[in-house]
Amino acid sequence: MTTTALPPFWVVIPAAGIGSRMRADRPKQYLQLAGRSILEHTLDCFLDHPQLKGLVLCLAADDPFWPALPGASDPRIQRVDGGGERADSVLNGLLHLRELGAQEGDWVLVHDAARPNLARTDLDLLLAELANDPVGGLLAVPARDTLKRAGADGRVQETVDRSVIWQAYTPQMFHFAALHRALADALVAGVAVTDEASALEWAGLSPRLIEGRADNLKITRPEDLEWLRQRWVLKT
Ligand SMILES: Nc1ccn([C@@H]2O[C@H](COP(=O)(O)OP(=O)(O)OP(=O)(O)O)[C@@H](O)[C@H]2O)c(=O)n1
Ligand SMILES: C[C@](O)(CO)[C@H](O)COP(=O)(O)O
Repeated sequence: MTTTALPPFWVVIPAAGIGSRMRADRPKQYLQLAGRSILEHTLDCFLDHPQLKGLVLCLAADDPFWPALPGASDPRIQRVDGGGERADSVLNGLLHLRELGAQEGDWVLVHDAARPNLARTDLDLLLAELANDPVGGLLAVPARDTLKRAGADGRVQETVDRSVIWQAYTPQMFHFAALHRALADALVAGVAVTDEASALEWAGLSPRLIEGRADNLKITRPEDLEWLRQRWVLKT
C-alpha cells in the first residue's frame, strides 16, 4: 500500500434489487447474517469511516423492510429511490449526491448492498492506491481457476488465458462528474453497464484494478450466504 493520506469520499449503496437468484422470501439484502440484516453489515463497512462525507442508500420505492430496521432513522444515511436496473439506481444516488453538495472532482465509492464482508483494510487500500489516480478504479480479484470458453452445446471450445482475467468487485471509486457523465451517457445510448467501470470504459477510460480479498464476495445464490454465515461464526 502507498503511504498517501486517505482522501474524503462519498458512498452510494445500490440496494433496490429483488434478489431473484436467491429465491428467498424477501430481497437478499434483508436476509439475516449473524443476527443482523446483510444490508446493516454493509452499511457498517462505511458509516464510521473518518473520511466519509455522506452516504446515499438506493432502495426500491415500495421497500417495506428498510423502515423496520434499527438504523432506518440514522441521520448519516440518505435514502433515495432506486431504478429498474442497478445502473439506474446508482444514477439516482449520484443525482442526490449533487443535492448534498458533491463537487465535480470528489471521489464517489459505489458498493453493492449484497457485499457485506468488505474488510476495512481493503477499503483503505482502494482509497490509498487511487487517491492520486486520474481515472479511479475498483477492487478486483484475479481469476483463480482454469477458464474454459463454452460452446452452445455445453462443450469446451478452448481454454482461456487466465493471466489477464480479473473478477470485478466493489467498491468502485471514481470522480463524481466523470462517473455521472459516463453512466448517464451510457444509459441514454442503451449500453448495458453492469458496473461503474463499464461505463467509464465505454467513455474511453481505463479504470485501475486494485487486488482485493476474494471473500468480499457478492451474495448472489443461497450457497454464498451459507458460506458467509459459516465464516462469520469463525470471525466472531
Ligand atoms: N434495480 C436494481 C438492481 C440491483 N440493485 C442492487 O445492485 C446490487 C448488485 O446486484 P445483484 O447482485 O444483481 O442484485 P439483485 O438484482 O437483487 O439480484 P438478482 O439479479 O439475482 O435479481 C445489489 O445490492 C442490488 O440490490 C439495485 O440497487 N437496483
Ligand atoms: C457490480 C458487480 O458487483 C461487479 O461484479 C456486479 O456486476 C453486480 O451484479 P450483477 O449480477 O452484474 O447485477
